[in-house]
Amino acid sequence: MDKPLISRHLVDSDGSLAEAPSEVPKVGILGSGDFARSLATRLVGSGFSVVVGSRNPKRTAGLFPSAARVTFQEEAVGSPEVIFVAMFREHYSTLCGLSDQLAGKILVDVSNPPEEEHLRHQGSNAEYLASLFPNCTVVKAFNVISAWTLQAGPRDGNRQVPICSDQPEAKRTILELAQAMGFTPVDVGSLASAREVEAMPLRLLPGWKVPALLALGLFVFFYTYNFIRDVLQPYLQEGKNKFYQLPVSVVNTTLPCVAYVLLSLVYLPGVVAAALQLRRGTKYRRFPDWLDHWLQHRKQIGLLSFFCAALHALYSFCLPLRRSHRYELVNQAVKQVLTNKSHLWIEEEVWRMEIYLSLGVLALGTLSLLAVTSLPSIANALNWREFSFVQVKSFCLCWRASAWPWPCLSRASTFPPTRCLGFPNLGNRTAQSDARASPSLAGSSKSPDKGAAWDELILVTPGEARFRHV
Ligand SMILES: NC(=O)C1=CN([C@@H]2O[C@H](COP(=O)(O)OP(=O)(O)OC[C@H]3O[C@@H](n4cnc5c(N)ncnc54)[C@H](OP(=O)(O)O)[C@@H]3O)[C@@H](O)[C@H]2O)C=CC1
Ligand SMILES: [Cu+2]
Repeated sequence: MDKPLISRHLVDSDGSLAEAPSEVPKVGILGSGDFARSLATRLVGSGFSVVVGSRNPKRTAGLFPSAARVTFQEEAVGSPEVIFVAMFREHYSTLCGLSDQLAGKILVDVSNPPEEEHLRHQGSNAEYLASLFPNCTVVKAFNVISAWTLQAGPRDGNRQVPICSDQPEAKRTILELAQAMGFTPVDVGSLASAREVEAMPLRLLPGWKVPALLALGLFVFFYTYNFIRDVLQPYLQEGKNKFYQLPVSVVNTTLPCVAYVLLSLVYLPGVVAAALQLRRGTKYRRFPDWLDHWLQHRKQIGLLSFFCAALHALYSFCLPLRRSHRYELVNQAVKQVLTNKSHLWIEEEVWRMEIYLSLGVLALGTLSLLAVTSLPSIANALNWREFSFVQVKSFCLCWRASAWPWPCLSRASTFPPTRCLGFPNLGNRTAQSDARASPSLAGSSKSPDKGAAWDELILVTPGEARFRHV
């Protein structure tokens, strides 16, 4: 471990590979499964010498790239300083016979526990491995990378590799190795973090669960409400059969209700936070947890609101395609002929629909702008002034377009939420999460940072924003 495993020129892959390495760095792999094979392929491709330790090298050798040497476990662990343990936790103890040969080496734990195992065990797999081999240094790494990504190269998948270990020197070696393989290593601290790192691949869209459930709950609620009002009530009171409206019309009436309520749930926590700050007389105190979580979910809630609005637009386009709509048109025409009317034109209705459609398109357009600029890759490309300009200005435009008092295309509803939509600021950083990340930034609205822009925006209620720019 005295000399660095990876020579400098491999790490600084700027094309200056003229200087040949004096010695090709050697890496060992225990196990010959899917992960081991992909890892060997990647390591060989990155200029490492690979030796694989298998219980049955004859059977598995043909599956590895020819540049990798496949041999018995005892032989494989002899010379490399870094050894990947590409096996499952339950087989770690079968390696105990190799303790003496492994002493002083770096063991890289790449394992991912299945969910039930992760819940069952108190500690992490990496800590378990460290307890079995007290004379080795264990580093947790690469578990978030799939065998497929390893083989295909980091271009097509996730690049970040969280790495943790109690030994800084060993950790640095693996950080350099990950970088040499084309990944972006992230130092996540000591081996105590391994449990968290092992939980990462188990997560499924963590920030979206509550907002998605919320949207679903709202959808069910408004769908039931619209069904009772538009379908059930006419059936019970007048015997009219309108059940054909269930798949399109009722859904289309429901979507803007959901979008509108979600939209207000994006604004509401900002207003509550502002009120709380005013009441406390300071912005240097933590918000309660529920409010902080709510503030942090604004982006997801906003994007779901945008999704509902976009679906509403699509459904609205489909309304005239329905067979029921064609029958209605024909029936109306026949009625007109029978009553001897030749020209039907209600000026007010015509104007109402023209303006409604135009504003609907405008609102959806500005809404899309907000949604797009809230995406991290695009938000990062904007400076602070551009970010707040787009977010505040398009929000105001959108709000004005959406709050125009024309009823929705789905006309049937008089419930306020069925008016067309506006959209909020979608930034997802909060004063508090900024304060956590960097205490010096806490509450500062002078700092040229998008978080600070958010600080200001928290205090802009929809009403304020509307009047300021009217
Ligand atoms: N596959 C993937 O995409 C990913 C896998 N991982 C992790 O990598 C590790 C290996 O996964 P993977 O390669 O998919 O699994 P496999 O089942 O394909 O391979 C496991 C390997 O363990 C070796 N082994 C050693 N001792 C035993 C034993 N007593 N019983 C059975 N096998 C033994 C075997 O090699 P041999 O017979 O040659 O000794 C076998 O090939 C796991 O911990 C997994 O969580 C992490 C991220 C992604
Ligand atoms: Cu509408």
